[in-house]
Amino acid sequence: MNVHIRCKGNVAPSCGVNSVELANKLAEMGLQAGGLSKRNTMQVKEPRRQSSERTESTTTEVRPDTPRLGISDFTFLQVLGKGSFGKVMLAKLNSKDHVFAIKVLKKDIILQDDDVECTMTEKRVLSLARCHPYLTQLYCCFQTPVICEGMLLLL
Ligand SMILES: Nc1ncnc2c1ncn2[C@@H]1O[C@H](COP(=O)(O)OP(=O)(O)OP(=O)(O)O)[C@@H](O)[C@H]1O
Repeated sequence: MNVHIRCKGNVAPSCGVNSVELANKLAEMGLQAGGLSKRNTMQVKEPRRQSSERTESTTTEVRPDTPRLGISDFTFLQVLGKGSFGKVMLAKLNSKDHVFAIKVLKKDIILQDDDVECTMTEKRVLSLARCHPYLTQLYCCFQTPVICEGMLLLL
């Protein structure tokens, strides 16, 4: 279960899921809780590290022609919404006419709330969610040394 530390006390341990029913359904599908059968295994590429001091970015789909993106590659246009750790901003990629939603997470707030693991889990889930009908696609992540971590999401 992936919830903010401070919300844990308000959420049922199973998150409302009937674990017996879930185990039965998984068994019907040839799956086991905690693991996926071979036919459903997804391959996750390890993010590449960048030596740049300015920003560090990781793209979910690593292609040789994929440019490294950082905060200076975008023009921030407006706030789309606010979450527990920061804002989601509408931003335009300067080199193209594409706009994205960028989730800007404040590192100090994440550390203060002890939510690093929860944040990294959200990132991993979204990077696996390419073409999922109900989840936004994560294109890339980057961070600045001090200010923020940005998650580039499909708008
Ligand atoms: N891809 C997106 N496109 C447009 N607006 C978005 C997008 N992602 C988030 N938003 C807006 O930003 C708000 C905050 O999103 P965010 O993911 O930070 O927080 P949350 O999921 O609501 O809560 P939490 O911070 O607890 O995860 C959302 O409620 C929504 O209004």
